[in-house]
Amino acid sequence: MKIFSAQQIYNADKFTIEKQQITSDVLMEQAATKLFEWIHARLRGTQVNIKLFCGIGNNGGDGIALARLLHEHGYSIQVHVVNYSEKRSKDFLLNLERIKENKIWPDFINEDSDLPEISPNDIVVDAIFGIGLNRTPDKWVGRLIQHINASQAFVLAVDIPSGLPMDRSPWNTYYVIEASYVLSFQVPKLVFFLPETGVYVNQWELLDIGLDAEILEKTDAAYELVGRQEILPLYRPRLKFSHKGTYGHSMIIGGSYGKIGAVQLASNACLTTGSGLVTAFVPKCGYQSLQTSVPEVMVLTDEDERNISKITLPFVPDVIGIGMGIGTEEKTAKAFGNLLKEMKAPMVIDADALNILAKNPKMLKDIPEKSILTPHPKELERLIGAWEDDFDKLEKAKTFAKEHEVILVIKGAHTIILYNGKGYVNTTGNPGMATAGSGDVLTGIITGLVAQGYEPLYATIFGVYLHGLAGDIFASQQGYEAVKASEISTMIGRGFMDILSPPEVVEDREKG
Ligand SMILES: NC(=O)C1=CN([C@@H]2O[C@H](COP(=O)(O)OP(=O)(O)OC[C@H]3O[C@@H](n4cnc5c(N)ncnc54)[C@H](OP(=O)(O)O)[C@@H]3O)[C@@H](O)[C@H]2O)[C@@H](O)CC1
Ligand SMILES: Nc1ncnc2c1ncn2[C@@H]1O[C@H](COP(=O)(O)OP(=O)(O)O)[C@@H](O)[C@H]1O
Ligand SMILES: [K+]
Repeated sequence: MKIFSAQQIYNADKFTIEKQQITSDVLMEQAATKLFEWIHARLRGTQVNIKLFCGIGNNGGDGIALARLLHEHGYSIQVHVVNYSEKRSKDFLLNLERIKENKIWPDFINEDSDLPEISPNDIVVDAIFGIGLNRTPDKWVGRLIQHINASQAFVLAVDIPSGLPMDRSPWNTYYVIEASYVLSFQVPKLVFFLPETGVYVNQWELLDIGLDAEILEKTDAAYELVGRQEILPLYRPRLKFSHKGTYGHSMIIGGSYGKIGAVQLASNACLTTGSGLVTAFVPKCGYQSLQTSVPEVMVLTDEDERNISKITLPFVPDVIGIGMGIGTEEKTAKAFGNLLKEMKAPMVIDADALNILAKNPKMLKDIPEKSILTPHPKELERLIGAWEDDFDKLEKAKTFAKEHEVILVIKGAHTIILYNGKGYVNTTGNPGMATAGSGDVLTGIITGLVAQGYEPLYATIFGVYLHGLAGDIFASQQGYEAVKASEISTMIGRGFMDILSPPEVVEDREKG
């Protein structure tokens, strides 16, 4: 599903109005009706105080129109207009007139007003700012936002939590609504998925307000949200008359004394993802444990006992996954550098292999085109340098990926894949996966998909989704704390089955 910028949303809005020959307030009424239906379906007339805080723009207009619909259906409401500017929007004013006609008298909050009391049992509707926020809220508006956050009431944000800008991190982190639930119009917003801004969005859901399908279709978005719908078409079925050679020979290179488990995790995940053959290349000290723990894996060893020092390949693998537990010894860096020069096919590069690249930037030019780099935030920083905020990070990372013609995977709660100027935002995974070795499993999964013939970008998008899904399935059975990297691998098969199962039995991923 496409993630639009604010400008693209305004364009879609305008296009819809022109094509469908409607006025803008009709769109606002559609939005308010969807908000009302969502609330009404859950409250079913329950008498609870609903306090609507409405700005003076179109987000405020949505809130005012919602207030009218709630009032018409017998709900107990109070409307507070947050009077932060003289420049009231046309549709805000229209809806303000309409509620007055319905004998609803809003309370106007100005700079010097006392703030209204909010009980923890109230429902707060946050319609102060929408996607039009373009500067820091005034101090007194910030105080109101803090007052709402401190109330412990359920806060339902309209479109986006007020105080969150669409294209940067907030100016003041205290001046942002901490939403219990966000009902967002038509398209997901990138800020919902970034670590600095996603924290204001507890749960979110999209409401279809009827923006025209044609404009949604023809707009090129810089980011795409990846759910099951995007994943299913990428799946490559296993063929009846196939054999192990059909599904590729993967090589997993890594490990050092005390860190052979990382190779075990990656190799095992690679096999479980369906790679036809897997050979691991480790220092001598890893031979026995690897042969015992994963019998399906073939093992080659370095001449060095404790570290990788010279990588000699007796055959040309279809794909190499490298870096887990490998360390950054000089001899290892040299061996990796030589391998980069030798290999033409894309590689999956992880962990210390990324740290070696960061220390030896000259090696970057030797990375085979369309290789997949899987840094966690610290490794990313070593590669691309420090960033100012999440948006700056994405821009720097995009530039890096383009310059070196690689697929860059920024791992996190919502892993983002960057390639050729475009971003793919993953929707699976959970905090249980913040545990040692889960990245090694991801490397194994992606390597296994490339081995089977998935095009590198698709292998990455599919692999990141499958990895998170496997973690979600395990966590749903055993809880977050019990997730271990090896347990994620045990659920890879269930993950495939979930992707392939009919849509009605899988979770709706247009919510988060
Ligand atoms: N297509 C859709 O999805 C539809 C969207 N709809 C709704 O419209 C919402 C967007 O509405 P919006 O453009 O009127 O902007 P909104 O966020 O209400 O802000 C109001 C104005 O405040 C100003 N301003 C900015 N920052 C400020 C600050 N710190 N302190 C003070 N003032 C500040 C700034 O104006 P400026 O002063 O810069 O000229 C801004 O324009 C959207 O989120 C959704 O809820 C639906 O109605 C129907 C279809
Ligand atoms: N809070 C979280 N929510 C979802 N996924 C997470 C979370 N924390 C970590 N992960 C996932 O777990 C993996 C961790 O990788 P990494 O940090 O490289 O671990 P390791 O180096 O221990 O193998 C990544 O795929 C990341 O996306
Ligand atoms: K809002």
